[in-house]
Amino acid sequence: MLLSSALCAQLPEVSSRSTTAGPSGPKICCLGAGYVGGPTCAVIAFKCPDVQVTIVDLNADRIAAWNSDSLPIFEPGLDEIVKARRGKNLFFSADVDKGILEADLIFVSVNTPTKKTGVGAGFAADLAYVEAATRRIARVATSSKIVIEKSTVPCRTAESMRAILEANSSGDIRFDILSNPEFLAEGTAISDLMHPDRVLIGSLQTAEGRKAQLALADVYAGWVPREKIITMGLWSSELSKLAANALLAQRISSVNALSAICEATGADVDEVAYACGLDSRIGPKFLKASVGFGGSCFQKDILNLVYLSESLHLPEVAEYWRQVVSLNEYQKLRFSELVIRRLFNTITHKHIAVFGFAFKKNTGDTRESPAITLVKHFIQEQAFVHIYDPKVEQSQIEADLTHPDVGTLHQYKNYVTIHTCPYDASKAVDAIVVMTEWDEFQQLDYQRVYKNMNKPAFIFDGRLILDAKKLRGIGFQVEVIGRQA
Ligand SMILES: NC(=O)C1=CN([C@@H]2O[C@H](COP(=O)(O)OP(=O)(O)OC[C@H]3O[C@@H](n4cnc5c(N)ncnc54)[C@H](O)[C@@H]3O)[C@@H](O)[C@H]2O)C=CC1
Ligand SMILES: O=C(O)[C@H]1O[C@H](OP(=O)(O)OP(=O)(O)OC[C@H]2O[C@@H](n3ccc(=O)[nH]c3=O)[C@H](O)[C@@H]2O)[C@H](O)[C@@H](O)[C@@H]1O
Repeated sequence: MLLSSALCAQLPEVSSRSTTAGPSGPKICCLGAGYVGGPTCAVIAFKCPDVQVTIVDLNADRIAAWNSDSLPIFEPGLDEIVKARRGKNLFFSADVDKGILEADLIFVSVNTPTKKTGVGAGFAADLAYVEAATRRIARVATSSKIVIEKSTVPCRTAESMRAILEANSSGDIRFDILSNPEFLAEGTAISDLMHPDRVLIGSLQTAEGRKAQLALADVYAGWVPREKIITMGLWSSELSKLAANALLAQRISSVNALSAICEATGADVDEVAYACGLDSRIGPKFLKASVGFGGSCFQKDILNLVYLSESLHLPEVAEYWRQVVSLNEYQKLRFSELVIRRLFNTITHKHIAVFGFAFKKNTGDTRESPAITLVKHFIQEQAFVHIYDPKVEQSQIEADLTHPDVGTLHQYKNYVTIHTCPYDASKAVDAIVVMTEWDEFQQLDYQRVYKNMNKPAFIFDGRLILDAKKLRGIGFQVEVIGRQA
């Protein structure tokens, strides 16, 4: 994948600032080499050649992939950034303790999934990884550290981290805790990190807290204008992250709710979103109706907010946010029922091509992808499903569809075929269902696709990316979210 011209323009400039003498600025360690820790710290290393950045992880295979030619995550522009700085001031290591020992600033960027069992199961964030990482810092550190909460966490998590660190610190070692939530979106992570709308740094409002805040702000100031680096209290910073994701997801559920009204009335959801988005108070972004939002965070973070509201005895508030997730489930179900209804009320033993398995374009990530839910429904109806996605590995699709919540290996083998070409995937199928808005789906030769499909040939556009008029001209039966057939 090539860097966009805007990103490319920055490569020589930064490289020329690098010195052969080695970094002389602060040392950073990041616990967690995932979708956030990897790109975020790679960009810090890229933009601040004086800072030594070491990204560590308990998962040695993931670290090996970061050190190889084939990075463990796909993100436009990431390859070039990593390859420009790796071995110079950017290091990936499975030696977590060494990373902690050497660092001045430590990012905690570990996973915070929804709890599966115990108190708060299904809603609360599982903070076991954050706590384990914090305890490890406390155990290993022999000098003072600034510990930065990068993971998305419930409000007041920093207080627990501080309690653990302080209880385990000795002598003159001190730990300062900062909250520095990440707002990058997958697929655009590098450009989001290069040009953030804002960088948020929360701290205790003490002299030491402000000093730590400034030390981190100085790192970001390597490329982010100072006026975009916002400082505030710890709890506001933690809550702002959950709030931002909840507000974004709420917009999608709102437009998806409108899409159902559009289908019933003859209005067109794209036109309605366009008209509303022109109001400067509403704005045009994040108003694209879809088959439902996916990704590892929206649902998890809203459920986290629901749990927080319930814990605070605010049931009406909890119910308000819960509705955003319920509507999303409804939208996914509505779409899969539409497919069944239009295919003459049965898809048993019919062949259906699923175009796209990632939760959005330009990523290979499938976490909470609506495609998983849809394929699960199709398998339950005993349809034969042919999946094509340009970036998701076959092993990932298999893992997602054989997860105990979704299906068995037996069902997977009987009903699912993975293809490496969209034309093969759509050969002799009754319907195509577009689940991810990959650009290439707009450029396919649909005459060729149509010729090879069973007739009548259906296309269900869950992303509103195809030219429905043109497809109808070819002979397809076309169904689009938020529009009447
Ligand atoms: N994925 C995204 O786009 C965004 C995620 N976030 C938040 O960032 C956090 C991390 O998310 P992802 O990077 O997507 O997760 P991830 O699952 O891709 O990566 C987390 C990594 O942390 C490692 N890890 C766990 N415990 C560790 C420990 N004690 N020491 C060292 N490594 C450890 C795991 O092995 C894993 O590789 C989550 O809280 C998430 O909500 C925030 C903004 C965007
Ligand atoms: O905390 C996080 O993990 C991140 O969550 C989202 O980022 P991400 O999930 O990577 O991707 P988005 O672009 O937000 O898309 C999320 C889902 O909503 C869907 N979506 C998005 C926008 C839209 O208008 N309509 C719509 O259906 C996407 O297709 C996708 O399934 C937020 O946009 C980031 O700011 C945040 O940092």
